[in-house]
Amino acid sequence: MNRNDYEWKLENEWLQEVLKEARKQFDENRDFKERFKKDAIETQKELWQDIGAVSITNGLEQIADFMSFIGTMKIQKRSHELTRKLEEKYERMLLSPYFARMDFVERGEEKAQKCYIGISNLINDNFDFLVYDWRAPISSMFYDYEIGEANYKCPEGIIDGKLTLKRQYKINNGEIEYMFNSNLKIDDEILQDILSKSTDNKMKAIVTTIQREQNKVIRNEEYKNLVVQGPAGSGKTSVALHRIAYLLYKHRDKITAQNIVIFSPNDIFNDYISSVLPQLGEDNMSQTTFQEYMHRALGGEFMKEGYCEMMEYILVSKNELPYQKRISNIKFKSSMEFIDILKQYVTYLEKMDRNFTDIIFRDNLIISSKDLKELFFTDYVQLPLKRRLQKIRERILFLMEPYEKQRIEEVAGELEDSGAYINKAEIMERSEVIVKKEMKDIYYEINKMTEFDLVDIYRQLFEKLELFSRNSNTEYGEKDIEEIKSYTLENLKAQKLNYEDQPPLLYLKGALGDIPKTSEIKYVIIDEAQDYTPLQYEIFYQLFKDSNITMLGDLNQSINPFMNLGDYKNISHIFPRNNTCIINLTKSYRSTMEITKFSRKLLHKAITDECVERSGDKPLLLGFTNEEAIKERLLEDIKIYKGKGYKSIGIITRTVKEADEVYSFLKDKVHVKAIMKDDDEYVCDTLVIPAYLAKGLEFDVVLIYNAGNENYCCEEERLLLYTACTRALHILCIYYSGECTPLLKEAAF
Ligand SMILES: Nc1ncnc2c1ncn2[C@@H]1O[C@H](COP(=O)(O)OP(=O)(O)OP(=O)(O)O)[C@@H](O)[C@H]1O
Repeated sequence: MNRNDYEWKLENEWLQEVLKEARKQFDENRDFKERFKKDAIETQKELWQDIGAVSITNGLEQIADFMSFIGTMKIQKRSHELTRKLEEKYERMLLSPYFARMDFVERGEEKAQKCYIGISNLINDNFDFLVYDWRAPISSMFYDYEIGEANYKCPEGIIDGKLTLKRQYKINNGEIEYMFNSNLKIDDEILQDILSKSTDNKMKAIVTTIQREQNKVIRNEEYKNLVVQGPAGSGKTSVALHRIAYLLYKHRDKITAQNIVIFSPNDIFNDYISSVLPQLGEDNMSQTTFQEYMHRALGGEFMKEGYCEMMEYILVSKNELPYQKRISNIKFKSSMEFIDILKQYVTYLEKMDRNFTDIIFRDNLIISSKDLKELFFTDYVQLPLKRRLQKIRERILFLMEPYEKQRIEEVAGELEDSGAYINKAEIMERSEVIVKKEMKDIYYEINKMTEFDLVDIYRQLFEKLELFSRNSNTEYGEKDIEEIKSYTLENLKAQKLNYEDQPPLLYLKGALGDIPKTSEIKYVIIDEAQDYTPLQYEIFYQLFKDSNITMLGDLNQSINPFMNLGDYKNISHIFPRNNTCIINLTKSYRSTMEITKFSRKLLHKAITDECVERSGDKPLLLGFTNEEAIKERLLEDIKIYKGKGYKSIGIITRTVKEADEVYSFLKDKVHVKAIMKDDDEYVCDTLVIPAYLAKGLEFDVVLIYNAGNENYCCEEERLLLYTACTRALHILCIYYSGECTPLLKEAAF
C-alpha cells in the first residue's frame, strides 16, 4: 500500500488516537502507582512510630494494631503490583498497540464495526474498545475466518455476521512500518517474514499469526482433557503457551498463573519457553519436569538415576553384559501390563492381613488384635493404606496415653519415696525416661504393625511378582519374569533406583495415600507428551483428577525407544473417553520445505502433513574419513554460518560423551558452550548438545555430528535422529565418518 494513500492517512490518524488514549491511561496509571508507593512508605513510617517497641503493659493491643497495619500493607502491595503490571501493558501498547484489524458487520446491522486486535484491551472512558485483546471472543474471528460469513461465540450466544476486511500491521515504536490486507489465510507475507528470521535462544510469541487449527486448540474448552498430536514444528509448544495465556484471560476472576503447571522435558526447555507469557503480558505459570516432581515426592532415599543418565546408558552401553536385562526391565516397567500388576498389588496390600497383635501394657489390654483388624478392615477401609495405618497408630497412642501417664506418676512417686531426688522437675524427667524404656517393646510392635516403607513395599512386589503377573494378561513368560525379578531385587539390595523404577514407586506412593492432593492446580500442560509412559499418564491422572489436562506430543519424536507412550490409545485407556478429545495439528512451520521433506523421508512412512512454503538450502550430507576431520569441518562451518549472520547454531551429538569430545575440540577455537545435563543453562547461541536434550528446541543452523553407521546403527535410533534433524529452521548439515547410517540412505538418495 502506498504511503500517500488515503487509507494510509486514515490508519495513521487512528493510530495517533489510540496512542493518545494509551499515553493518557499510562500517565493516570503512573499517578496511581506513585500514590500507592507513597501510601506504602507512609504506612511503614506510621507502623514504626506507633508500635516501634512493644511494651509489656499494652502488648496485645499493639499486636492487634500491628496485624491491621500488615493488612493495609498487603492491600497496598497488591495495588502497587497491579499498577506495575498495567504500566508494562501501556509501555507495550505505546510501542505497538495492535497488529490487526477486521471489519465485521453483525447480522441485522448496516455498518461495519472496526475491530483492532492487540496484545491487550484498550477501552476509553465511554467504554469503547479502541483495541480488543486477541483473546476476546470477537477476536477469534480473525484467526478462524476469511472474508465473508463469520461468527463468534460469546456469553450472550453466537453472533453471526460478515467479515468485510482483514488487515495486518507491523507497528514499531509507535509507527506503522507496513500494513496490508490479508483477505485469505494468515499464512501469508507476515508468517513468511516471521519464519524466515533468525532465531535466538528464547521462544517467541506467535500471537499475530496464529493459524486456524492452532486457534482451535488454544480456545478449546469443550473437553476436560485434550490430546494434541502434531508433527515437528507444528507449533505445539507455542499453542500450549498461548492456551495458557488464553485461559488466564478468560478465567481471570478465577485463576492465576499459580493455578497452572506445565510439565516440560527438562530445565533447558523451561528456560527456553520462559519469555513467551511475559511477552503476552502474563505471569509465567509454574514450570516443572516429571523428574523434578518425582524426586521431590520420593525424597532423598536411595541413589536415584536421572533421565539423562538412563538415556546415556541406553545409547552407550549396548555392549555391556546386563544391557538386554535392563532393556527388558525398562520395557516391562513401561508397559500397560505393569500398570495392571501395580493396581492388583495395591488391592492386595489393602486386603492383606497385617498380623495385628494385642497391645498389652503391664497386664492391661490397650487394644485387641481383633479390634485393630476391625479398624483396618471396616472403620478405616475407605482410606488409602498409608492413612489407614496412620489412623491406627494414632488410635493406639491415644488409648495408651492414660496408662502411660498413670505409670509415670507411679514411678515418680516411687522415686520421691526413695529420697534420691529432691527436685520435682528432675523426678518427672527421670520417670518419663524410665517409662519410655519400659514401653520400648510396645512401641516397637506398634511401629512394626503400622510402618509404611515405600521401597520395601516395592521390593515385596518383586518378591511375589509371579503371583501378579500370572493374573495379568502379559506377554512375558516365566523366564522373563524371573529375570526382571532378580534384576530389580539386586538393584534394590544395592540401594539403587534406576529411572524406570521411580515412576512405579511414585505410583504406589500416590495410590497408597502418601501424596497430598494438589487442589490449587486447575490446568496441567504436558509438553513432549510422547516421551511419557502409560504409567506416567496414570500418575498424572491420579494426581490431577480434578484438573483440566492438555497433552501435546508427536509420536514420531519418541526419543527413548523403550520408554514412551507408544500409542495414543494408551491415553484413552486411562483418561475417561467422554471428556477426552484428540486434535491433530497438520502443518509444520519451523523448517524450510527442503529440511522438512528430507527429515520426513527419514521416518520411513507416508506423511500427509503439510509444511509451510518456505524455501531454503538443501540439507547437506558430508562424509569424512574420521571424526577428527569432521571436527575440523565443523569448526569451519560454524565460522561460515556465524559470518552469514545466523544467530543460533546447534551442534547436535548422539550422546553426552560425544558432546564432551566435540566441545573440548571447539572451546578454545570459537565462542561455544555445551549442554551436558538437563539442568544446564541455555546461554549461548552456539551450542553443543546431545540430541535427547535438544528436543523441543530449535536453531537456525543444525550441524549433526557423526551420523555414521557405527553411531546411529539401529532402527531404535531412527526417531532420535529425526528429532535432531527437525530442530533446524534454515540450514541442516549432517556429517559422518566412514559409512553413512543406513537410516539416512533413503532420505539422502
Ligand atoms: N502460527 C505460527 N506463526 C508463526 N510461527 C509459528 C506458528 N506456529 C509455529 N510457529 C513457529 O514454528 C516453530 C515451531 O514451533 P513449536 O516449537 O511450538 O512447535 P512444536 O510442534 O512444539 O515443535 P517440536 O515438536 O518439533 O518441538 C517456532 O519457531 C514457532 O515460533
